[in-house]
Amino acid sequence: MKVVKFGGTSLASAAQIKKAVEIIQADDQRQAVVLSAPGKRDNQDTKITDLLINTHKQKTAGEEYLPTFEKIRARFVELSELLEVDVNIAAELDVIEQKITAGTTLDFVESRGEYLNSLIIAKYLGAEFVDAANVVRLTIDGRVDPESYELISKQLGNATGRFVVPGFYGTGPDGEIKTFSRGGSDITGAIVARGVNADVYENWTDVSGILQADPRIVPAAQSIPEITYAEVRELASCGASVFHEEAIAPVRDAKIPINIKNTNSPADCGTMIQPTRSAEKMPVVGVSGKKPYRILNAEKFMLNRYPELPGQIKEALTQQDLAVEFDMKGFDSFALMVDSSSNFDENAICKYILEKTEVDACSFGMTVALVGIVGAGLQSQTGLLGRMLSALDQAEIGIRSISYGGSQLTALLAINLEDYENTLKVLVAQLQK
Ligand SMILES: Nc1ncnc2c1ncn2[C@@H]1O[C@H](COP(=O)(O)OP(=O)(O)O)[C@@H](O)[C@H]1O
Ligand SMILES: N[C@@H](CC(=O)OP(=O)(O)O)C(=O)O
Repeated sequence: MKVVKFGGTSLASAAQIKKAVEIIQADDQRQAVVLSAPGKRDNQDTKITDLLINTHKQKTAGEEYLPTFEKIRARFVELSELLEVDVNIAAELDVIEQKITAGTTLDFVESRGEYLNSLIIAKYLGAEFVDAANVVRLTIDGRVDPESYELISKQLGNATGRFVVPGFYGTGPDGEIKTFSRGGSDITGAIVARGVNADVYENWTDVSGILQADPRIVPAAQSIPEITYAEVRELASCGASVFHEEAIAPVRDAKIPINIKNTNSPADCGTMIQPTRSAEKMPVVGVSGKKPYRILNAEKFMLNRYPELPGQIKEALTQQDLAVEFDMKGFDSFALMVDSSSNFDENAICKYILEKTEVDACSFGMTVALVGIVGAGLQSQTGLLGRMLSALDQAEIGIRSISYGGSQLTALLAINLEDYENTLKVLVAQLQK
């Protein structure tokens, strides 16, 4: 059996849905179908999931929320009409509206895009609709509960017909609807693939695989033909958003390959994600990045006598809702990269750290972007990283710090914020040489 997951980009309009359905019907093995909510039809458009989140936000803030809900209603009514399916979508939408008015949870509201889209498309396909609430379980902190694999295996492992499971949500420990983090339909696809022990997990999107870099920043980036689970994890955690970083674990353990494919160009091979690959021909697979980060410098005389100190500071930052990406240790000082995508009062944070930990001094330095160069051959091929760094040097891009991390698969660079895009372009040009 093959599991196929279609993302919101592939299901944004009736025309896109028809393309997805054609792909599903072209192969009888494409039996398990996992679907996202309709995404953006063009750059000006809003994803259904974002409209649902806004509706809930407006309702909670005591603002007018029905006009936003009407936009959602209009899109689903139009979809069901254009696809000519016999689903009482108006009644489904009325129930959701009543629940929103009664003050239901954000998780319930934001999950309804996947639910409604799957109801409509299952009908269009003539497939069974399987509510994710019955087969997908999440832990209290929104992660995969392995019980899901058994539920899916029991209920769907021997299915003979085609079935559709909405992505992104399941049931939490309290029996209520709970969602994964954004982009979480990739995780549902992986759980279903693991549960039915799929031959392959096909993940259909709007690009022909994982590219060497984000194509919105580096239009020249090419598709990566083969990549390992570990390399995808590294690329995703450094910022590549094409495949959710938590969607690897369920399939990796069962060694199920993932094929990232393009709904708009189905004949392209896309990217095959698998347990191993030969790194000789392509030592580095790609680059990805995140921004902005502030460098937090902390000092402690004889730091090696206080091994618990970096952990204590990370804990203090977490208490203040700040995420730490990575750290670098010196002899009497160390630095942490702190996510600064939302504003914070740096003096108050430093004061808090000085109170809660034993550091001698603490201050915030410059704002940087982090760029990961990822590949299994990065460290084994002599001179490779040196050539990439020297290309950056020639482009007058200064490197603020560099670290290999623990995995040996990634070199993580901190660079000036304004050099971010150029850095990705220069590195991809090097990969293509
Ligand atoms: N390294 C990368 N390779 C491919 N796509 C990437 C990469 N980094 C970012 N992207 C972006 O990810 C988008 C696909 O992800 P997403 O919008 O979540 O798709 P879907 O709705 O199909 O799940 C692409 O259109 C592309 O702009
Ligand atoms: N619709 C949800 C879940 C998801 O996975 O969507 P997509 O497959 O379009 O990234 C979101 O927008 O986060």
